[in-house]
Amino acid sequence: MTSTASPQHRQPIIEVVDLTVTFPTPEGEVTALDRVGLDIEENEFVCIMGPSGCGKTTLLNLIAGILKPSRGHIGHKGSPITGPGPDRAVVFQADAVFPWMSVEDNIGYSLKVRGRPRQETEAAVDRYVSLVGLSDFRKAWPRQLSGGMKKRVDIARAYAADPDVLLMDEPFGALDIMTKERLQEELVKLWQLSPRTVVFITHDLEEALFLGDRVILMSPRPGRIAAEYRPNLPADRDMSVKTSPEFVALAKTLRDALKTFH
Ligand SMILES: Nc1ncnc2c1ncn2[C@@H]1O[C@H](COP(=O)(O)OP(=O)(O)OP(=O)(O)O)[C@@H](O)[C@H]1O
Repeated sequence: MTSTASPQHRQPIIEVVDLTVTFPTPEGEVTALDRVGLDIEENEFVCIMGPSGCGKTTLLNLIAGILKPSRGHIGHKGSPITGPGPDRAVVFQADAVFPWMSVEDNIGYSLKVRGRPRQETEAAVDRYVSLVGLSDFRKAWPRQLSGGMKKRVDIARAYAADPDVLLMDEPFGALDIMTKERLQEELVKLWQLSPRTVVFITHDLEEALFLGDRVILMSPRPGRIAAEYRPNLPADRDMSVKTSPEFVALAKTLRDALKTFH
């Protein structure tokens, strides 16, 4: 169940080499990430966990291109990441749904601003409104939606932009447990129907193990990669897998590893 390296024969879509990030603060320099190395393969679902302040969001922001490394290299498809781009979409914990736009206009927004043909935008909206189960709500306004439905709009909008990397920073962190687990199941299905490279940050170790092909555990600041786990769950999994002996054992391993940081 546990492994340490990606297969060598595949070209990573995201390549992180010896990456260090420091921030100047009034108290002196803070090292957020320290010589991090990581390869992410195309269409891999990678979850990143670790104690608060270990640099998870910093790493995501580097992949998004909104932050630059102090030292080291970060690349996407063989080229250095020098800024944000439509090939890498971000979903945050807070809803980014525009309240003045209907569900369908929210989902098609990024294609519209990029001047994509109307037919292409409509086809993407049709596909993703249906894949996230909001077909009956496509004309609805965000104020008519629950928190979980708004999150589905967020995810559909990120997907509709057709990025090859989806960056998710605790997207389900503010949802109640029932909604959260339903969205976890839906995200696994969506990812199988519409494969993408996903980098997903979470504080919830069961969420990480349920969703990820690979779960990366980072050490406390300065963040380094402490361990990697491959849950290897069945593709058609649902919440019941969380009570299987294999899952419970792996969750214990991860919980014990996290405890060593306290
Ligand atoms: N712009 C900044 N200026 C100074 N320090 C920063 C800045 N951004 C992040 N840091 C520091 O870098 C470290 C890593 O921050 P980051 O937000 O990446 O951690 P995190 O693992 O995502 O935390 P959390 O789980 O609490 O969201 C923290 O100690 C944070 O205070």
